Amino acid sequence: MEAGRLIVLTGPSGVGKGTLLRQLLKRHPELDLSVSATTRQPRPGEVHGKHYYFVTRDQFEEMIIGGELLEWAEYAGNYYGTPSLPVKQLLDKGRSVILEIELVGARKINKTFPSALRIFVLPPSLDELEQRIRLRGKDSEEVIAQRLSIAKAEIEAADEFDVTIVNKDFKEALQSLEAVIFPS
Ligand SMILES: Nc1ncnc2c1ncn2[C@@H]1O[C@H](COP(=O)(O)OP(=O)(O)OP(=O)(O)O)[C@@H](O)[C@H]1O
Ligand SMILES: Nc1nc2c(ncn2[C@@H]2O[C@H](COP(=O)(O)O)[C@@H](O)[C@H]2O)c(=O)[nH]1
Repeated sequence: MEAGRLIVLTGPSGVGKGTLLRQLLKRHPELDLSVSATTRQPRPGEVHGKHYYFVTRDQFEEMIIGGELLEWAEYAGNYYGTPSLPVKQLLDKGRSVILEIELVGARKINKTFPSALRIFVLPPSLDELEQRIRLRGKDSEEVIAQRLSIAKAEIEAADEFDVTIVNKDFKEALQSLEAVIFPS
């Protein structure tokens, strides 16, 4: 059986990656989304094992030492990483797997999985990005400032990726994402 495809979706926090992916997965149940591990505190409504595996710093560091992560990064004061085993098992079964990850982790995947399809989602502007993070209403002022500062550097790296999609009009961005993953 042919191995499945690994797809990396990156872009600054608040650009709409998660919202785009939720819609994409509804339309394409043949795609799987990797569930990451993080040391961040759960937001209201987030479920362990569905949105993330919420772990302590000690547990995360054990995962690093044990070689259990395909990639990991420290982002805005917390660890985030992709557990290897489920991704490898799905790819071996011929499934396509999407990683929704930040820039440092995405760069690691560029090196370890050069055949991965790498997509960068851009905001229409930094002002719009800030508005989206604020309207989402999940982050403190301190966290918003941190995320916006990281976003500026991330956006500069967009050219490193195979495809860039500007998420201005949501429907259009979703169509572009679909067209990139399922070219006709
Ligand atoms: N095209 C769009 N126009 C306006 N608002 C949007 C658009 N796309 C997404 N949003 C809104 O922007 C907010 C942030 O989106 P989302 O949480 O999906 O971002 P994200 O990139 O996954 O962030 P993070 O990386 O922090 O998880 C949400 O409230 C979402 O509804
Ligand atoms: N390198 C990785 N980055 C990840 C992973 N899972 C999520 N993320 C990214 O972290 C930021 C912040 O996420 P949030 O849920 O706290 O808003 C965002 O850019 C995610 O895409 C991962 O496994 N590895």
